[in-house]
Amino acid sequence: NLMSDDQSSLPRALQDKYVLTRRIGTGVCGEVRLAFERSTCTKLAVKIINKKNFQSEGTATRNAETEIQILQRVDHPCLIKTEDFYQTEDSYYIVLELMEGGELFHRVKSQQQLNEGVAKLYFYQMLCAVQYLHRNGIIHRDLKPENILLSSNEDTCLIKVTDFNQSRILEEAALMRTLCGTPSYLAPEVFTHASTTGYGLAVDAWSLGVLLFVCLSGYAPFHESFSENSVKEQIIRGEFTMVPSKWRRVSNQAKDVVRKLLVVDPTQRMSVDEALQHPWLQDQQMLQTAHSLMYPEGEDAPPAAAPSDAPVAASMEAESSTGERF
Ligand SMILES: NC(=O)c1ccc2nc(-c3ccc(Oc4cccc(O)c4)cc3)[nH]c2c1
Repeated sequence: NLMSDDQSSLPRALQDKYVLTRRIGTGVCGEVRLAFERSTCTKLAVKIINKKNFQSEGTATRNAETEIQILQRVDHPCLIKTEDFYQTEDSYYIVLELMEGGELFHRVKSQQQLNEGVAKLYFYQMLCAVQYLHRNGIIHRDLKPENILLSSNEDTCLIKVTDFNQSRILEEAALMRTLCGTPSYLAPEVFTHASTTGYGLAVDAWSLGVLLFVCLSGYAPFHESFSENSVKEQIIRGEFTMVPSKWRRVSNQAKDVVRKLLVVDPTQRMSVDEALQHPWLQDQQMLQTAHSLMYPEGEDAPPAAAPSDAPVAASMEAESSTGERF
């Protein structure tokens, strides 16, 4: 545990400012611990990313650097915020706000399934967070219940998307477009390296479909016990089952959102922008609640979204060119 030699392996500056205690989350890249800031006694989360524990060291460092770059530059009420950052030669330490409600995964598990109004409130916030990322050319690529955090133990609460360790910045997707052009003049490494990218924004829309399915029904759409096909084959075929007993009380509009996101062909899949326009989400009471959670006291709420997708990215692009937050 931390009281043994681990504590001594922590950067001095980190130890001077924070006390790290128990592990509260684990990810593929490392762990998350509960921490207390010595001066204020406020609770925080510290994510520790080991640079070495990956099959190919280069990947770990590059992913972590991308994650840290993204964490320090995004600014949205439904995206986790960094408070501080340290590194040693073998680990990164990212100090993050503590989301007292824990991970969505445990909330859904403990409640069997969420009631539809709560699932809609959470799903709307996830869509806002991912729309912000997509407008800033970021693909999350690892949206799952463990990476959706809740601000409190109340049903009506703010949610935040976390874990950008698998995220990619869109210029790599532009590389994919390059690969669709005439290859005549492209160097061989463009082809070999490309295999690590091959993602578009639509992958996040699919994952949001799986997340909504799990929130509404309490079970995963693709699971080895549902078919003799492997989970991978079920996904490739878009073969999911809505068990009647679990979906009986779910509205047809909610089911329609799930069905339009869990579409195998990414060009036919509903986008995040389109999902935000879906009838199921045109629920004024939910929107009012969500906006009061996201923008308390109405501070810096964005102007009502113009129906035409205004070139938001351009303006943000300009801002970010000065290295400011997006
Ligand atoms: N993967 C990540 O990038 C990441 C980043 C930040 C994270 N914070 C938690 C987390 C937070 C609170 C939890 O319950 C608690 C724990 C202590 C007190 C409390 O009130 C609630 C459980 C997990 N999990 C995280 C994962």
